[in-house]
Amino acid sequence: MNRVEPVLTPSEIKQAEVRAIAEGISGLELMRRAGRAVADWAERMASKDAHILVAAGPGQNGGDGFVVAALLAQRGYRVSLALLGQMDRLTGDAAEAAKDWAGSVIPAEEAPFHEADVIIDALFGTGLSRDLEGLARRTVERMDAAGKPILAVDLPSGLDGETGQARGAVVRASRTVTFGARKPCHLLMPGRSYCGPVEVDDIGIGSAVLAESGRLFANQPALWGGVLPRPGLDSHKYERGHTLVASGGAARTGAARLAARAALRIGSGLVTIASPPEAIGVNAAQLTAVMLKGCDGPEGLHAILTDERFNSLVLGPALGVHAATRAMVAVAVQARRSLVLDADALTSFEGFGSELRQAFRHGPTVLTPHTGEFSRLFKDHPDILDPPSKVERARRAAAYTGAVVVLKGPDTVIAAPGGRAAINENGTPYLATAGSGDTLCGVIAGLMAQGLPAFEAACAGVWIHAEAGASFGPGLIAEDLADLLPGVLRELLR
Ligand SMILES: NC(=O)C1=CN([C@@H]2O[C@H](COP(=O)(O)OP(=O)(O)OC[C@H]3O[C@@H](n4cnc5c(N)ncnc54)[C@H](O)[C@@H]3O)[C@@H](O)[C@H]2O)[C@@H](O)CC1
Ligand SMILES: Nc1ncnc2c1ncn2[C@@H]1O[C@H](COP(=O)(O)OP(=O)(O)O)[C@@H](O)[C@H]1O
Ligand SMILES: [K+]
Repeated sequence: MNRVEPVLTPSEIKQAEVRAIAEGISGLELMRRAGRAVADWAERMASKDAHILVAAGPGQNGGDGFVVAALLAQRGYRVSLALLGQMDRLTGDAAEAAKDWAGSVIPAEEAPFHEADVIIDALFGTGLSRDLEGLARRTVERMDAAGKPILAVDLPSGLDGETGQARGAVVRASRTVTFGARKPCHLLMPGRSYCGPVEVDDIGIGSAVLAESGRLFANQPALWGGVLPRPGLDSHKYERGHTLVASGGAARTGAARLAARAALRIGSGLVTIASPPEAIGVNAAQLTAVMLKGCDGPEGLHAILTDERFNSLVLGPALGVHAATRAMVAVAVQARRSLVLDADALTSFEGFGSELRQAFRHGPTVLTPHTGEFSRLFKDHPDILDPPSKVERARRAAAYTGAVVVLKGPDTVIAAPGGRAAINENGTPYLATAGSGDTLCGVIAGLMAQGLPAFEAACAGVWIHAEAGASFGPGLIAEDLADLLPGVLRELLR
């Protein structure tokens, strides 16, 4: 994909529809287009003699279901339709669309899910507003338990469109057809795991979608590929930046070397490890292109940073959880270099949450917590930890600290203090391996060393790191990652 892909929340997509309607298309026409898109996909899932069962809900998602049922019947399929709710309670475009359906309407409690070859799930879409209970919940559970291929209309019923969380029960779809743009639930976990492949049909609201977008994106090369560093013919190494990575003590040096090697591979012109005196021997024995400098705590770091050429720093991996680590962070912040803080540099601030308020607003800073580090860091901030949406949690943390926040996991969210955010989806569970996060720090810092702004560096770094991991797959260890970066870069820079 070479266009930036906006991701719209349920309320944003509603606004986009309103905008499209104001521009001249009727709501009913949008629903008919949505239904047609789903019917086209259903045809790819069903043989000509298939029995297709449409489960329609009480709102406009159900309206789409009526359109699908009528179209598939017209196209010669054996179609039945079960309705959760009453025909005479349907409203708006759904009430109109239901008139297209001439067949009988089965009450949801009698829906013959086991007899269907393909099920169209049109129970609930973006309008799900509370946990499923009673008949609604039982219907979702029965549909799911039937073990038939399910094509979800807009999103699998029971998923919260904004958060990707299941609300009581949720359908596991074989495929999902959504309209205008993907919603957060299609990318965030666990939602993504319920959707199957997600198809986006424009239904004629593309320009309205773009007008409503601007805050949340799928993390793809289109978002940052244009600013990826490309050395010029006459570039010299100092123009490509100098990354400094702080090492832990003699028994904890590996994390820094992983980050350093990744920074070098991603293109930082020079990379130096700042090592405690007692660990210099261990580090020296294992470094070649990466350089080494002695660094005794915060004072040592301060002294090194008098050399302005160190323009990007990694602090945290295996640095130790203590006051000296906090002091090193303070030195780095004062020095106003690009900064990536991870692991121990984050955990050292546990319980010092208020110190972090806008602490990083002066320079480009990226925080890369996994869920555990995030919870520890903001343990006294329910306003940051409590929102059910991972995007919102990351955004609030970014606004609070003034840093770009990379909230890691299978659905890593990158958020900037101003609210811009992206969700990553090209990873692999094989990245869940010791040292993988250290490598990510190095990639991001190495990109910032080459001049990328913090948000773009974080987004690009997360994607490239994930792509490298996915390209290797089973058996991946963190040592592999840096050497997989050139292959990913080569493709990106082609
Ligand atoms: N013209 C339109 O209105 C269009 C609507 N579209 C479809 O409309 C959907 C959104 O429609 P709605 O906003 O009506 O929302 P939904 O149809 O997703 O759900 C709302 C309905 O479900 C009920 N409900 C919500 N939570 C419930 C719960 N926990 N238990 C039981 N009932 C519950 C509500 O009372 C309401 O009747 C989209 O997902 C999309 O599929 C698309 O076809 C595009 C055009
Ligand atoms: N199931 C998963 N799918 C995709 N990526 C994952 C998964 N689990 C972890 N990752 C990624 O692996 C990396 C792990 O980082 P982290 O937890 O800091 O590991 P470590 O501290 O061992 O270096 C992060 O980039 C994270 O997004
Ligand atoms: K649905």
